[in-house]
Amino acid sequence: MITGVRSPSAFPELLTVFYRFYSKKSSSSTQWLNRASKDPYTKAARFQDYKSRAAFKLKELNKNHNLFKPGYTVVDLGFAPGAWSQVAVELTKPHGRVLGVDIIPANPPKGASSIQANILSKKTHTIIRNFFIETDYNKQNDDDDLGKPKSYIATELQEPVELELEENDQKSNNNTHKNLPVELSEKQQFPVDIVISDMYAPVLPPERYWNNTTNSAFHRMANTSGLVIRDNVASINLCDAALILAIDLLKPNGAFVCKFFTGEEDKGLEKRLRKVFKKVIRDKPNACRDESKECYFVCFQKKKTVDKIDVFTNFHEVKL
Ligand SMILES: C[S@@+](CC[C@H](N)C(=O)[O-])C[C@H]1O[C@@H](n2cnc3c(N)ncnc32)[C@H](O)[C@@H]1O
Repeated sequence: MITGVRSPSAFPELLTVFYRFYSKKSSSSTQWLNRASKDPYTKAARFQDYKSRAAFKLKELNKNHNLFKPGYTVVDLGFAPGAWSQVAVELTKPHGRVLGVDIIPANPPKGASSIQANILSKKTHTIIRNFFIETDYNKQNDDDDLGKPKSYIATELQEPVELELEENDQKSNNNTHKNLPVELSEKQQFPVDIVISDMYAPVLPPERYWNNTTNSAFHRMANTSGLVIRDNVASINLCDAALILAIDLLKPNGAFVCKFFTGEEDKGLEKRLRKVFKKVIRDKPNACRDESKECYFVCFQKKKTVDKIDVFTNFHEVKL
């Protein structure tokens, strides 16, 4: 006898179970599904094989501000699921280099490398710098491995070490690779042409939905809280961490893009950005949802000398 096949009479029963399950879903998730199914950017992303509709935000920012050039080195912070990295790979061909960093596990898209790590940890900044030194070193030494995208998992992922501002921390890199040079050339110190950040603070799902698999980690975690103050402060903290990385790794004249959620704290961030870049513009691409508080700072022409301590003098100006 064949088991596992249900008699036809069982189907109405199954339909009832499905109906009950879906009718119990919160109206907000049903609204989200309805909205996503009608959204032209979601449809276009599916059609053009982008990992998400976010691809169109970066494409629009690039169209408005001419950010990318072939051969550029890009750091994409909060890259998962990978739409921005896909666009960055396209726009920096040939010879471009794209490194995605995210706190959640995700495979980098074709042509990009990735590191799973928390950008709020100083160790992550060192790992990112070492990634570039190492790949440059391999290039000089004709290592066959070069050019092949890689994925790393930072081991201290769960322990963010506070980003401290040391005057000379560019020199204290703690390079661990035995073959790497101790003294860095200027090109090695500032290897990046553009840092892009689409990060927002992940909110853990309620405990009953938690599971430890790596499947769909992005969909489990990437949500804003909906609380304006929390989202604004959390996003500004992430932008500041991205800005510290940009100060440390961006070439003079390099560019920086970061997502933030509008609110009280973004004026302070804008002031800090103006200390680092000659030109700072706010932009909200059409692909952002009208009702969303998300917005982007697009910054150009990193100044040649930047005093990090001065930039962050009012770092802790968060008022709650
Ligand atoms: C809106 S998603 C990015 C979407 C991406 N730009 C794309 O095109 O697919 C925001 C990402 O930021 C990541 N993120 C949030 N906080 C982070 C942190 N402290 N360090 C690294 N990544 C972080 C989240 O895990 C999430 O994947």
